[in-house]
Amino acid sequence: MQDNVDSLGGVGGDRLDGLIDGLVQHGYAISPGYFPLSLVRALREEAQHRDRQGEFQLAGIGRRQVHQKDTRVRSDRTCWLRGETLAQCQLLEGLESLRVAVNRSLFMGLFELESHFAIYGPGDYYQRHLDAFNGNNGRLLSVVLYLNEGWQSQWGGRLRLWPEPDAQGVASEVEPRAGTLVAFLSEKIPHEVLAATRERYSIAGWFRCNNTTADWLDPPR
Ligand SMILES: O=C(O)CCC(=O)C(=O)O
Ligand SMILES: [Fe+2]
Repeated sequence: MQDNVDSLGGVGGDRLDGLIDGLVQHGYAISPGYFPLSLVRALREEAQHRDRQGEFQLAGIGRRQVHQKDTRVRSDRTCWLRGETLAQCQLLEGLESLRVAVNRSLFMGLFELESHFAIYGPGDYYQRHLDAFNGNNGRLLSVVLYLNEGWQSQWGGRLRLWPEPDAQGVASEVEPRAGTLVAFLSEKIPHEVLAATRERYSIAGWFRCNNTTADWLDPPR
């Protein structure tokens, strides 16, 4: 299996343009080296530290619904980002630039970001799913940043992407290598996390629209 087969992102100042082109053409974009290794390393160390402190929880499915802990669908564990550390702030700043650029180019109306660290232990997976359907949770654009230095292909753990909701044929597979950022349309691109033989660290985030109205407050997590 090829690694990051259709890598759509560029480097340096072209990163954002490459990402936006990918979203327009395919509904997803894969950008290796999007964030510098020093930042990625700090984020992974933070995740490991928080995990040792017991801050991770078995991931739930669905937002503000009955919080199912259904290991048949996913078996990773997660910890929400709240901008508490310098590394988180630097990441959130980078993602804010992405939000502004995407809104400017694509008029997506991305309003706010919710994001968490995720750890998939050996054998953990997340079955094929969409991050949003019928606007159920306001998620418009999903982003995933991988934190795994020295990742080897044979360890598995790839993210598999399909081109549209009912598609049978896989569009792309991405190895979870440190610094790679994947972005995709939350309602359009089904995806799956394949099991790995090593611990797999990532940060997943979702840009949401503004769902707050006069009679319904809808804050981020
Ligand atoms: O870690 C990944 O590659 C994707 C995670 C994911 O699909 C999710 O958390 O919704
Ligand atoms: Fe997902």
